[in-house]
Amino acid sequence: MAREPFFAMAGATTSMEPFRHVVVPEVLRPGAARETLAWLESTNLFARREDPRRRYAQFQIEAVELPAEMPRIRDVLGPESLDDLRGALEVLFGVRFQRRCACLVMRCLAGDSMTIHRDYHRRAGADRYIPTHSFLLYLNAAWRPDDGGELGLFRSEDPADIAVTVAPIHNSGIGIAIGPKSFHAVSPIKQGSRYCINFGFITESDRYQDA
Ligand SMILES: O=C(O)CCC(=O)C(=O)O
Ligand SMILES: [Fe+2]
Repeated sequence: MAREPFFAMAGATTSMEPFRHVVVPEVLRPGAARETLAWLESTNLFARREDPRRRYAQFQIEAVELPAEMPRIRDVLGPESLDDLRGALEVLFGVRFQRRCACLVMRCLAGDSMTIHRDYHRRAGADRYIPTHSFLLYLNAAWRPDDGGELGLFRSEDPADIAVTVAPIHNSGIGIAIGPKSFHAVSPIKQGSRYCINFGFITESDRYQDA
């Protein structure tokens, strides 16, 4: 019998406004989303970054031991499952990706935010992993509009140029084609916690899709 992927990637819509992105209302199967969130709520792996422009705590999945007492997490975030995610994103973006994926887990608490940035860097001679596409998975079962922490997509570096607002609704996600125009930011978190897993992929050609 065929394996059913943990990444359901259901109901996706693509948009070019203000830059290429894909909104996915249901990313994981519900049980997998619940269990992954339970892990993030119970782990002590998070470490704070000291960057006033991007305030949050984080850890890199490749750098930690996935929890032995939660064996499903190893499957949900394991190589086969990430292949499923990559395949789904290849279809949605219409590009091919290299197999490697960098997974950064982020937690924002009250007062945290990210100012407008692009994640766009020169590729030539890069000595670190610089994704051309990011897929952000939100895990926040208790999120309410009053809690803040919305992702904004902007037409420029000017906060007044906001084009799209994305609520970090539990088990939804957004894929972003990074490029010269991929301005985005996270509005301040007012209360509660906001979990996001950032999956970074690089095109097979090692080029940005919209450069
Ligand atoms: O958490 C988010 O919604 C955005 C994260 C982000 O922009 C980043 O990690 O570069
Ligand atoms: Fe970003």
